[in-house]
Amino acid sequence: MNVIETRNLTKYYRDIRGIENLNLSVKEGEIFGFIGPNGAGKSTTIRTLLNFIFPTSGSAKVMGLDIVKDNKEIKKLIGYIPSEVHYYDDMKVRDLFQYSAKFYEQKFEEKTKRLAEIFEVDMEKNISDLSFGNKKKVAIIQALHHSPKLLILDEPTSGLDPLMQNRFFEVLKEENNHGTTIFFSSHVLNEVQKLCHRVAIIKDGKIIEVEEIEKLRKRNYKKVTIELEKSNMDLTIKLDGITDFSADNNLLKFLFSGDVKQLLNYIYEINPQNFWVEEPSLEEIFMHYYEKEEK
Ligand SMILES: Nc1ncnc2c1ncn2[C@@H]1O[C@H](COP(=O)(O)OP(=O)(O)OP(=O)(O)O)[C@@H](O)[C@H]1O
Repeated sequence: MNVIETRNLTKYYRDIRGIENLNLSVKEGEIFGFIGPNGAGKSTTIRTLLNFIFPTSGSAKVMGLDIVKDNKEIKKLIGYIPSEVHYYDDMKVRDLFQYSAKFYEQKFEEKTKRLAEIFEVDMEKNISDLSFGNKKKVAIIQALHHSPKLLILDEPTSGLDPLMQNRFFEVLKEENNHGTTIFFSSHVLNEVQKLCHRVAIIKDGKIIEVEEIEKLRKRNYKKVTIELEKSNMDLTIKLDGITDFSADNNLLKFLFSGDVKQLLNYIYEINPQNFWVEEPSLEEIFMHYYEKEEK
């Protein structure tokens, strides 16, 4: 079953493009990364799914329910972390959790307490006294405390220090092991690759790629660095399968996805002082996609 399914979902803010003909399917039980640069349309997608804004055209279902007609029911079934957290400041953290508990039928005091311990949130503090990161942690606890079937997370790690990011990922893995589907937006691919099963790449309001993380990793790109004896900027490269070429003094760098025998011949011919062939990070492959798309 698809937990999220969008059909040509489109949102224009007057004449400004938010998202355009977005088709996205997130399967039950998966951790799905939604990646793209600033302004690509990630928050627009999420805010449309949650019915904070209305689609211009197209439609979408969350857990089989229509995002516009059935939005009240959907909100009870999901947990959501906004990219920017705003609270009424004049309230203790404990009171906020008690207030939000009223929206649900089940009790979850134990889980709230456990999450507050994991994230080191002092429930006796006033929200106005919390730092940005600590407010974010309060939002994380609010999204998780009722053990929702689906988590929709909009840049959830911004503001968290590395230790808390790790704890957060551990908690997400645990939730996922208990069957929770997770939809997770970020502009940092390296971050989601640790966690996600599949990833969609969004750019200029359109999905340009949906791929399993493992497959993306195995796309067979090599990151090649060649050190020449002296700078040779006139060097022309007669080799198929090269992208992202750069020459800096005596260092040549490129991504390579062609025939490795030709690569070896080429390296031999240019008589290098040294060379390195490495696995690129997903971040590097991802940048390559973007450049390819821009041409
Ligand atoms: N309220 C709004 N009014 C007008 N234009 C908007 C509004 N919100 C978003 N946009 C525009 O829609 C496009 C998509 O923005 P969106 O916030 O969805 O991107 P994003 O991928 O979440 O970016 P970021 O990583 O910066 O949060 C951008 O061009 C943005 O300027």
